[in-house]
Amino acid sequence: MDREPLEFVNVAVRIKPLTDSENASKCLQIISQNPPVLFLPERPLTFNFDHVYSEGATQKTIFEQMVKPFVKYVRQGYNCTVFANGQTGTGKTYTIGTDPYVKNEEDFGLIPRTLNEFFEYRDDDDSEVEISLSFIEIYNEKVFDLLLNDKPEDKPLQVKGLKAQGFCQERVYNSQEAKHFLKIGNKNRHTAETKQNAKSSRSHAIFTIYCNVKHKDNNTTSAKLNLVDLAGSESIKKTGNQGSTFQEGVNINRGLLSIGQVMTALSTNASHIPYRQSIITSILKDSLNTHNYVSLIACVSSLAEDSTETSQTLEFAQRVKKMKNKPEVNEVISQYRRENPALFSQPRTSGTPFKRPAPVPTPRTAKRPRMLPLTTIDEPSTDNNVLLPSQSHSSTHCSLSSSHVSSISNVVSSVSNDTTQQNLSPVIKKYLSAMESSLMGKLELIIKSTLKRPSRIENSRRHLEDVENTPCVPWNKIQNEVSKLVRTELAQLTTKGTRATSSPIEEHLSKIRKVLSYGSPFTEEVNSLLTEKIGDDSPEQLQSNLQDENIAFKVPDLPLKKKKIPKSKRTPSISPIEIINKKTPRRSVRLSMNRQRPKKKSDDFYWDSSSSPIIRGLALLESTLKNDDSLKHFEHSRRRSVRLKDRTKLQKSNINSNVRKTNLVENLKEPTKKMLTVADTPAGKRLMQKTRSDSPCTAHTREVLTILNSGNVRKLETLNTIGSKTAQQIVLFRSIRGTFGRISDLNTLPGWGTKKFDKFVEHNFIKRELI
Ligand SMILES: Nc1ncnc2c1ncn2[C@@H]1O[C@H](COP(=O)(O)OP(=O)(O)OP(=O)(O)O)[C@@H](O)[C@H]1O
Repeated sequence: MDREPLEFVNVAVRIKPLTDSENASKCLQIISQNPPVLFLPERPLTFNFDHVYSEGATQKTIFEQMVKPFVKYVRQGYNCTVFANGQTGTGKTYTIGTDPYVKNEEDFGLIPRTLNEFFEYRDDDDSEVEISLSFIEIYNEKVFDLLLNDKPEDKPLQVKGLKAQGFCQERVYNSQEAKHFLKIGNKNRHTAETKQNAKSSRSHAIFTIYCNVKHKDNNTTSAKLNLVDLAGSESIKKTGNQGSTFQEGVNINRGLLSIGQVMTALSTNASHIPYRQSIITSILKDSLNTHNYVSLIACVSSLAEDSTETSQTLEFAQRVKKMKNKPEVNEVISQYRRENPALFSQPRTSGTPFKRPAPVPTPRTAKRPRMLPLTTIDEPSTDNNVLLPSQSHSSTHCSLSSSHVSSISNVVSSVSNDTTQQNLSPVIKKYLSAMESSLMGKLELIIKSTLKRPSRIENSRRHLEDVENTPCVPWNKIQNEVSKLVRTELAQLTTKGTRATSSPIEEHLSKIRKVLSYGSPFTEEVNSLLTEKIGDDSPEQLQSNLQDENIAFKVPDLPLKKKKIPKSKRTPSISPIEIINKKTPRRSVRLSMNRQRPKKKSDDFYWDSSSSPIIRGLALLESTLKNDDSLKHFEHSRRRSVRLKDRTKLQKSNINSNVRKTNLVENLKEPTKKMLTVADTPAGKRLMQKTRSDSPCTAHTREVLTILNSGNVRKLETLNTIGSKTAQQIVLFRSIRGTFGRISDLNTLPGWGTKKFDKFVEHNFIKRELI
């Protein structure tokens, strides 16, 4: 039977079972099974992967879903790599199965199962197969051959260029023989007891199965399957390691950091991939690239106390998922080719006998909805391998019906995949996605706050218990709240309309409005979806409906679209964002912000029809930007510098000039920041509440400290004077030394003299008394 083809990049999360002694409070929930979406309530963040394996998942299931198809691909000539990464003690070694002394057959890890599969696999074409193995480890930035019988630690291997030299490659003829070598290698591995794992691997181990296949048509392919057990990331504060284990920890974290950087570069199609930063990345260069099949199993702990490490592992996994691989077959010179070299100096034609093996079936193409920013719990899982929402949390959450969630996520995902957006500049696209995040983020906050009220909880509980298919959240109330919010914010905007071009933010907004007024950036699919939700009233109808309202939207003078769209599919022909002052009603229509449409069904997802999401998004975003204290602070200083640099000249300059770009990007960062800031976490909210009573300067300083303590590399880079290297240094420093008590603790970073620190303070507008 043919197995389901794997995607080029497969990412799974495996949650380690808790032991009896461990505290049962959990930091992870599965909010959806299909697609698998994990939710980390503390952050709060959602993650979308190919598989999420709960505590009860078996080794067999993981092997079948994540590795078994690779055996076929390797025999066809594709390189494949399976990684396990994660915090120390979360089950990487157990999953990869480098330990051959496991007694229960069901506990056998991926390596022994893969070896069995290699020797049991039967091709249709009776090809000749030659299998050999190597087993190496990278310990303290040195490479050791684990298959040497004498003590390998005496003889680290030489690494020339990006390749380790002179390790054994043992030919094996059956799985028993192969497992014998696995035993030898495992015996030679560096392990040590730490606070978090009695037998912690202190190295990255790479078990490689090489497979040379001579196909019936005389072609020879040669490929390999790497099974990599990465050393566990560890917080030295938690492990309490000292002396040599401390140094090991530092090297482990450095190796993992460089793998993370390689993955980031690969997922962003960077021109330079930093393979040379550490030994592990240089050795895995031919596996960590976009020409291989890659499976990553991110092992995590669901313990609340491990939430920081868990979120780091999940973020890493998310980066890997963004890699866009195109596996290539490794063709070796076939017999025919060797015998007829002249033929191969000419371009290949269809009649040439040197053929590529049949392409591997294209992996699943179904679009997976993007991460949902909503705190939802879907129907209970029917799959035993998937973690069910913890009972302890279910009381504090209500669910939207899945139709609601999918409606929102459809809109969001369609918008993000919108092909017409490809015509917009990257900056505008970024703006649109920021706007979308802002809209969804705000909606999420409203939903959460709605759910927090006791009556709503009671209400939703009752719904949960009573009615299976009806929405558990009083959606109409949420809708009203959204509507109210939008109304007030738009009203504010209108009253401030006369000052619409006075700040750089507003300038950008008006530019974007102008771009968008040339046509909706949404696909037809989204347009029809929106039409379905909003209705397709003509502007005139809307105008007559909405005479009494104070907000006016300009109908663009330009035709919305060149392409003709069937009337049924058209969105209201109102420029979604051209908000003008009421006193200059140039072909304007007014929109009611509280116009209610009759509901067809009680459980229908129903947008407030007051305006298109883009209007609401922009309005929300704009008001978010206006209300953001820290932004005001930045804006103030920016304005000052703009004045100094001759503002009029700047305004006339091209939008692509560096200064404008910087301003724009800074502005654009803010809404994304809104989505991701710690301000959205429970701890962050408490902090923000406290902050609100502080002066803006204190609040700003706190915000900077929070970013320093919990921001990832990208987040840290939003601080002035912090580049990518420094950001990585801070992350590493934090994982070793813990968080910063005060901003002045930055002084203790290696290489940070007073001068650099002063520059940081000055450029981030931090008051000296507050550091
Ligand atoms: N899914 C699981 N089922 C049963 N036992 C598990 C599971 N995951 C881990 N364990 C057990 O937890 C312990 C730690 O696991 P393991 O050594 O594989 O962690 P690790 O992530 O490799 O740690 P390190 O990075 O420190 O080497 C082992 O005793 C292992 O048997």
